Amino acid sequence: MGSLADFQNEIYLEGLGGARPALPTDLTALEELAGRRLPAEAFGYVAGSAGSEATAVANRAAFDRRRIVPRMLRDVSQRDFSVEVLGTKMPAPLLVAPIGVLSILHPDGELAVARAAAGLGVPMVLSSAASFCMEEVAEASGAGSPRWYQLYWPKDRDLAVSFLERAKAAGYTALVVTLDTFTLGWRPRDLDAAYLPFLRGIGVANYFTDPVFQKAVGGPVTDANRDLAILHWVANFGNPSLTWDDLAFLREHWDGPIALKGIQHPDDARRAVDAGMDGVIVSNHGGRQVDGAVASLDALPGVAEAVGDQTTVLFDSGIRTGADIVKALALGARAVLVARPYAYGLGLAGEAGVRHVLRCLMAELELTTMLAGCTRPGDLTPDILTEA
Ligand SMILES: Cc1cc2nc3c(=O)[nH]c(=O)nc-3n(C[C@H](O)[C@H](O)[C@H](O)COP(=O)(O)O)c2cc1C
Ligand SMILES: O=C(O)C(=O)c1ccccc1
Repeated sequence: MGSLADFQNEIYLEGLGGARPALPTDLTALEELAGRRLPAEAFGYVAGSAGSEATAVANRAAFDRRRIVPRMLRDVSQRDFSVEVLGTKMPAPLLVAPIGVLSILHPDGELAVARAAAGLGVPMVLSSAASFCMEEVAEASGAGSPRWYQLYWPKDRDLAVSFLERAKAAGYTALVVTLDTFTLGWRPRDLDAAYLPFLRGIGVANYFTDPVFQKAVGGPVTDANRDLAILHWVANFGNPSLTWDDLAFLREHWDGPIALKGIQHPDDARRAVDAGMDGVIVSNHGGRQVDGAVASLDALPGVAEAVGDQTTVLFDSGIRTGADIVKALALGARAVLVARPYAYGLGLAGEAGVRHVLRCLMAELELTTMLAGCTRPGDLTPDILTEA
């Protein structure tokens, strides 16, 4: 396999022939471009966060407060960024985060994301709230492509079990259980636009195709029972009464690795370990749930210290550059999930846009790591960072 940074050479060489990249390589500029080009409601849904959006801002500020201290003359000619996480091999410590309702950004939605990720060997975590069902996405990603399933744990236990059985049958090897979104946070951008895709029947494909769900709404979803089906979805989507004791149920019905997404407190991380979970994802959902919550990167060191030697610690919320990945790995993450940037790539250029975003992040990760004097993810430890 070539190096992750080959993308950089390709861009310069194509420049000699007069071609510039179709999309910005600075993913913050990519977001601004998406803001100008995409439909306002869809962009607002993706870009928006909870309340005053202070936590979304804090997520970024926490990266800015930490700086890498490069080391010189350390022979960085041989590098290896591949890692194995929860039984899945990947070319870089990077996964595609679960994002629901992607067809609001591009008609190919999750299918385009699956193809782009599979082409690069990057694992995709498919959302429960996808606009295409898990079997269709598995087919688009192709045999042998790494894929995990993200569960929004519904009230109806039979529906949860059905999701797990379908995910297993469709080749999803690890389960991500998102705990921080049993109900949507207070999101002024969506409220002011009176916009929720699900109420329009977008992002409910896994539910509408499910036999247990269909039984509850009197058969396959047609125009006749569609409104009922949407109401049933709303009533069943999340379960605020869940407690740590309920995790035993998941362990019973899923025999692969399980990671809990939305962990911010070291004690919750310890409880995850006690409940036999294989991983925790330090995440605040990109600031979309609790406004005023701690920045996810600030929560990472405490969680890593508490459970880093007992379970797999992953991270998301605020990753925009390869240098951000270096910082998150240095603070104890084994791998990171990229989210909003690939959604903007999808909206701007479909599969090619997602591919562009993943290649930018992987190239910059390799270049930043080697220029800092390191050659592999395991070299990235807290001592390569300083507070700004
Ligand atoms: C539009 C949108 C939809 C999302 N949908 C889901 C989802 O279905 N399941 C889930 O676990 N997380 C979901 N997330 C959260 C992401 O997986 C991730 O935690 C978050 O976006 C990270 O923040 P960042 O994008 O600012 O880096 C969603 C995020 C966005 C922006
Ligand atoms: O919008 C979100 O952040 C999200 O996670 C979600 C929740 C429900 C359905 C789809 C996505």
